Amino acid sequence: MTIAGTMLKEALLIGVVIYACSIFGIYTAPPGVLAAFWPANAVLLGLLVRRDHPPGLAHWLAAAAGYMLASLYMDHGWAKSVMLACTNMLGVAVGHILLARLDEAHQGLRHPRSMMRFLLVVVGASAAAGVSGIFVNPVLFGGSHAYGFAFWFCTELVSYIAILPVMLTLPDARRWLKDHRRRADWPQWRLEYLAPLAAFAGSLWLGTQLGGPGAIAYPVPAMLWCALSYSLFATAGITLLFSMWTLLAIASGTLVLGASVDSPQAIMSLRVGVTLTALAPLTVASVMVARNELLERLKYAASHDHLTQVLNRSGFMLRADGLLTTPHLLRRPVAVLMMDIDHFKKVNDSYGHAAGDVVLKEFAAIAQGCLRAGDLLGRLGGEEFAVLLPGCVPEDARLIAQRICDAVARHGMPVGDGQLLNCTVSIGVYSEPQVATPIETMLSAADAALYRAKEAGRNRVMLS
Ligand SMILES: Nc1nc2c(ncn2[C@@H]2O[C@H](COP(=O)(O)OP(=O)(O)OP(=O)(O)O)[C@@H](O)[C@H]2O)c(=O)[nH]1
Repeated sequence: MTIAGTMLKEALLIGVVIYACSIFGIYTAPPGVLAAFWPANAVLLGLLVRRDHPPGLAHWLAAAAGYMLASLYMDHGWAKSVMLACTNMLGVAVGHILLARLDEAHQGLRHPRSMMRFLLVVVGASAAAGVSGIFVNPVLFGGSHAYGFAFWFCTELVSYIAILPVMLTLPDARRWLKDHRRRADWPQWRLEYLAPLAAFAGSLWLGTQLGGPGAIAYPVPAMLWCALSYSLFATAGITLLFSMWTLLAIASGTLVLGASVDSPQAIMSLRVGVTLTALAPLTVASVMVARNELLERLKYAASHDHLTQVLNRSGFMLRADGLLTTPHLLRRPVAVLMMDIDHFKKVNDSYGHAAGDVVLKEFAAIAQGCLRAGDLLGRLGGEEFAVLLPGCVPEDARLIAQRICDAVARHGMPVGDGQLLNCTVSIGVYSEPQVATPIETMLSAADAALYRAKEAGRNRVMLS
């Protein structure tokens, strides 16, 4: 599809979504007053920020059309519809300017301080809508300027805090499916993973049974547990559920606070208070994401060779040990290869250490290209590499080793100044009909075969 076609499709989608959200908001409003829950602006801001490129005029026009059509459909008249649409768009535009200034990690709420920045953004966006409310409220609803600001500000703040985190952390569907299809632990999903969610539901129910002003905060510990256990997106969904449920349960009398919440000030204070409560679990979830990403990076750095990006010695040994004790591999054949680039010292001496590094990287890439997805390749040190071939019969192991040997000999290694150097590799192979020996012993046997390959003139495969 052309760029213009994609833009048009996106703009159309935005228009339809904003129309639907506006109709929903209008239907939840008591007659003659402004909607108390208005999801359209938070949804629009989320949609615009999640795009890869800044929104164009078509996106803004489509959103404006969505607001206008919904308002006209509800018989608001042209003047009122234009004023309301302008107020909505102003808040979203300010929110977009502020949110676009944050880096990607903060936009995705994946940094310990993200929620603080998020709060500043939504306060800014809500204040912009509030300023518009100062002018619009007396004209449309006959209320005061101050009430216009306060009402618009609070309504916007509540919906931004409740909805926007869900929009910002919504996983990319294609990437999510790819990750979860690959995940080895997917079938081991257990019932106890539901415990934090059950505690959350239980605490909501307990609140309805015990009542009183403190009942609002009963779900906080369960939400913190959810934040420590689930993804950021799931936590955002749970906090949205909490805000919606609490406000609806109070309005319908299911949750009895025991204090009168009937003045406009008290209602606004309650709505803002409930939504602000959700910031604590969201902050914990953001800290968890940052911590988990850091742990992943550290784990990768500790188990991989920084030059070739294949496993380092300890990473290889650990993964090999794990593989060799996997129940379904226990009765299957296994093979290991020990590989050593021939006369590598000469490469360093003749072309320099940097050229030697390039040869190591190229070699690792060639070897990796000759292996299957389940095989392990590691750099044990210097110019010495090892491969573990689970489920591989001796003849196949020899063929794979020969394939690597031939591929290396064929490949011209770029060693600078446009020069291509033909390197060779010697490989020792050790195989077992079924897993019986520890990885260290298998590597020693393959190493002995490698030594014989070097002795026999290099650039060859030798079986142990
Ligand atoms: N460029 C570069 N060289 C390295 C690295 N690690 C080890 N070396 C070099 O690798 C060379 C290994 O040389 P030797 O063990 O003597 O073996 P060789 O020259 O390959 O000879 P044979 O193995 O007998 O064919 C040494 O010169 C090390 O300095 C590295 O990370 N980068």
